[in-house]
Amino acid sequence: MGLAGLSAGSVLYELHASLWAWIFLLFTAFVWPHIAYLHSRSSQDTVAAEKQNLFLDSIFIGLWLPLMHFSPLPSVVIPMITTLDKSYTVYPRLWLHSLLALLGSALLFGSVLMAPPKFETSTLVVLCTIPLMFFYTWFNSYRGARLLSVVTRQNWAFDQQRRTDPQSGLSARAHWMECAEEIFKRAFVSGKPPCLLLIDVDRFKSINDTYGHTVGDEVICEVGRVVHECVRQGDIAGRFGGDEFVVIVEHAGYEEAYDIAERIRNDIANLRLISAETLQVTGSIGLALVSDRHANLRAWIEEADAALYRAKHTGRNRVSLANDENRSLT
Ligand SMILES: Nc1nc2c(ncn2[C@@H]2O[C@H](COP(=O)(O)OP(=O)(O)OP(=O)(O)O)[C@@H](O)[C@H]2O)c(=O)[nH]1
Repeated sequence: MGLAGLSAGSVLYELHASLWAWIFLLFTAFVWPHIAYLHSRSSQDTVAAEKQNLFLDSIFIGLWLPLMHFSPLPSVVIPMITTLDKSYTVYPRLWLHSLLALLGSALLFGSVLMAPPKFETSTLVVLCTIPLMFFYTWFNSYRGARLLSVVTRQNWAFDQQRRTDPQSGLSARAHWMECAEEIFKRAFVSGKPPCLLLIDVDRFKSINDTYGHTVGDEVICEVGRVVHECVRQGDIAGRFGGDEFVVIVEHAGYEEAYDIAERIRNDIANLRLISAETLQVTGSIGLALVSDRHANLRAWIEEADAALYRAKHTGRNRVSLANDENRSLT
């Protein structure tokens, strides 16, 4: 339709609209991103600055709607994309504030421009909007999949951290307890009942006092390594806290568990530290086979602890068995 066919208001609008359209096109595409970037860079509080940028972004996008005569398809698609984008940020309810700002700026600017709404979408506009919808949907799926894989990896890393004692590399106490509870529950199901080894470094306090805490830490690492090397695959070895370590030997029987305990004791006694050549490390071990005397895991650990106590009080650097007169190995 030529200018002659339009009312004075429409002519004014068309002239304004095309002028504003060019101004906004250039501004939003080439100027605004740089302003937003500089704003964030120069701001002390970048998180707040980014929030302001995103909010302003919605206002600018709202200005586009009257310039498009509120054409239904882009007037729905563009605010929807803009709002969804804001909901993926760390700012709570920014999507809502942005949506309100976008609609407010669209209505305000529309009334200033006297933009007459046209509730129709031309084929050209539909064709131009389709790539936007396609790529946005594709990009969001891609972004979601990437985010999921990052979160999965991070969760796995956090879980590993929670499970592992950083100093010794063995299971951390809480994780070891979880595993031990499971083993205790099925202790009487399998043929050979599991054995518990409680290992404590002898006179560790005096190692710390004489050689310093760094050497003490090194001893913890080395004892952790020894325990790890001596147990079989599937045995549950953990650090109980301080200089105390704990192992559950499953499906082995008393004799084999005792051999493992002796190997650990022997290898600890043979430890040599480059940083403290004169240091002689030894460890005492209490060993308890699970039995129906134990009402729970705690009772089982207490029996191993009592055996450890005896090992300490009968000269240290030895394996002591829990009280059980039926055992042949005492
Ligand atoms: N360097 C170091 N010291 C620790 C760590 N955790 C606990 N300790 C210290 O280890 C010492 C533990 O001493 P105890 O087990 O009570 O006693 P002990 O000297 O080993 O004597 P016995 O067990 O009777 O042979 C305490 O002084 C703790 O401060 C650690 O991660 N690093």
